Amino acid sequence: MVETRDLTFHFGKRPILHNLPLQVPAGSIYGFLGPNGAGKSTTMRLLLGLLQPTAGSVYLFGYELRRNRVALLSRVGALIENPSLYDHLTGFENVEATRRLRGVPAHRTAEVLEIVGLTDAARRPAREYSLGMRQRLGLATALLSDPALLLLDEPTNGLDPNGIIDMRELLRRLRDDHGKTIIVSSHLISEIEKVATHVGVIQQGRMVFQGSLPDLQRLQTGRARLVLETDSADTCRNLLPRLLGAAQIVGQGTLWLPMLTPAQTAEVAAAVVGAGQPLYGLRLEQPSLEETFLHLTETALS
Ligand SMILES: Nc1ncnc2c1ncn2[C@@H]1O[C@H](COP(=O)(O)OP(=O)(O)OP(=O)(O)O)[C@@H](O)[C@H]1O
Repeated sequence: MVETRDLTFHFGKRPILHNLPLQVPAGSIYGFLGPNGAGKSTTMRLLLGLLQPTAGSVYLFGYELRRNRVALLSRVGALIENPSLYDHLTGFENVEATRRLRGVPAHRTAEVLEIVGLTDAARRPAREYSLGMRQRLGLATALLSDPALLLLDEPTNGLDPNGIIDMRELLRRLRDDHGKTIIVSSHLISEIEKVATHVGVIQQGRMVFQGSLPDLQRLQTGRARLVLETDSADTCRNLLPRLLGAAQIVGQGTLWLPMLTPAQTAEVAAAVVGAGQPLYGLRLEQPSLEETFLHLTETALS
């Protein structure tokens, strides 16, 4: 649905994006993740033709954006910053104003307000809307022409937990009930992991991970470790160089070992006790998705 080939962008002489290979399958919710300043907004602007690539190209629906700009962008809806609303107008009037400008059929206004869950609030002035409602109103406007693809840049930024949940539910419905493909950026994996089907992680303008959510979870499982608690991690490791030589000391009495088979785990337990050292605990620990994400972005930095 969206593909970029060697997408590169410089602001003046400053390189911002390096050979970005975005692959967004049709029907996916693609979580586009990266810390602040990684280049997410710049990528979104390139996908929308608001910036021109320094090198490389953008393909939407299988066609190159540069050659088919108007036709392709007519099938894309976007929310790339806080929506600019007329505060003195109602929610309905705000959507209606854009609908007329774009020449979209009149029945769409009520439909898009219904989709984003603002039917009941539609007669209230926008100045009374919470930030979450304002975002949803912006999204309603983006949905007017029934685009197949939605680009949402940090739509949950600044929202309270309820607002985040509402937005997540809305994204899920847009995909499941309305068949949209959605690219949604965030700097927090926790806001994305419950809803994304695919994930791309960028760091300093480079893609450091791209794949399905299960791919990311497998990466997380691969980083599972065995945590051994004793009195002196140092002594234990010195006494058992064959078994614990590769272990990482992470505290006075704590060692991390790579994942072992059950038989190897039992061998470690017996050896520690056999060497006269106390064994307070031996447990498997799975790093959180958050930790895996941080690891990805930190690895890319070093
Ligand atoms: N108009 C501009 N002129 C020069 N540099 C810019 C401009 N806009 C953004 N940048 C730089 O480009 C880099 C990427 O910015 P971008 O806004 O794409 O990141 P981001 O991942 O969206 O982060 P954030 O979540 O903070 O918006 C940053 O280093 C930023 O300073």
